[in-house]
Amino acid sequence: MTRIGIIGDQGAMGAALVQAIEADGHTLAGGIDKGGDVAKLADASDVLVDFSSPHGLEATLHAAIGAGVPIVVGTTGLAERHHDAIDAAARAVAVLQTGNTSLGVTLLAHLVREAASRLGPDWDVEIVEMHHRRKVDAPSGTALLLGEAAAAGRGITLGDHRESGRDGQTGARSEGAIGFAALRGGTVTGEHSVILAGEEERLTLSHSAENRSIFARGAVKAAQWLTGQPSGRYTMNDVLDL
Ligand SMILES: NC(=O)C1=CN([C@@H]2O[C@H](COP(=O)(O)OP(=O)(O)OC[C@H]3O[C@@H](n4cnc5c(N)ncnc54)[C@H](OP(=O)(O)O)[C@@H]3O)[C@@H](O)[C@H]2O)C=CC1
Ligand SMILES: O=C(O)C1=N[C@H](C(=O)O)C[C@H](O)C1
Repeated sequence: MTRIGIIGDQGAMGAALVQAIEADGHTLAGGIDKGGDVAKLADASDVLVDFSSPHGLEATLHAAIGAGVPIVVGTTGLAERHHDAIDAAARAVAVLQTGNTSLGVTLLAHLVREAASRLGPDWDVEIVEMHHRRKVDAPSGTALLLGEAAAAGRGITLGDHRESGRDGQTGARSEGAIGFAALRGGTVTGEHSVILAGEEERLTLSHSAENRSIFARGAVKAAQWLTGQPSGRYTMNDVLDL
């Protein structure tokens, strides 16, 4: 039985995680929200799972290192400095960071990489996502993960080819761009489509999340897997062996 500590336990994902931890026969070590004592939680846990906000991430990673416990980072909206902090933490403990812990999206990323690679640069890649009205970051972590997969298939860097938030006189589409469009509204759990648009044909690869339990189950599986791993930075590919 793994003792799992939740960062962001009062949130939507926090509630789904509590259920998934119990359903999988693990122990809830405790949970904190904004202002909670993350060092105390880390000391009481075998592994931490963070679905909160990027603002507290550095302090959370610091606590994980201090307690010597691994951590799953599911929080999205991460900036470069957060990824740098994750890389630094991964030198001391096992850290798994992903924009989506579901099995379906992890497999979708493989399909996107393969499609982008085989179809080649003449096929334009556009990624469309929709989420509930409360979501605070865009593009979603999943959309960025899928964009990274397309870029890897093309042998390019997403950072150099990312095009988001088109509005007004944008000019023609940049050659080789990977485009992002984010829709927000209602209670949508998470919809992602990767459109590969070629001459007179289009291929669309999509994933629909019906509820948050898919993310929670994946996160709990990742947390359990992570407790046996040496320090390093991991992804869901490592957990699911895809
Ligand atoms: N990787 C994945 O598979 C998935 C990732 N996510 C990501 O997880 C995150 C949370 O999503 P969701 O549960 O829907 O969001 P919610 O807003 O419902 O929950 C977030 C919770 O975290 C709390 N919180 C904010 N800052 C901190 C902090 N510094 N320390 C501890 N707790 C904090 C919030 O408290 P307060 O309300 O007081 O601010 C809130 O209770 C988002 O970044 C989302 O994109 C979501 C689903 C799947
Ligand atoms: O905020 C959410 O709700 C979700 N966030 C993740 C993301 O940014 O991709 C995963 C999922 O789509 C739900």
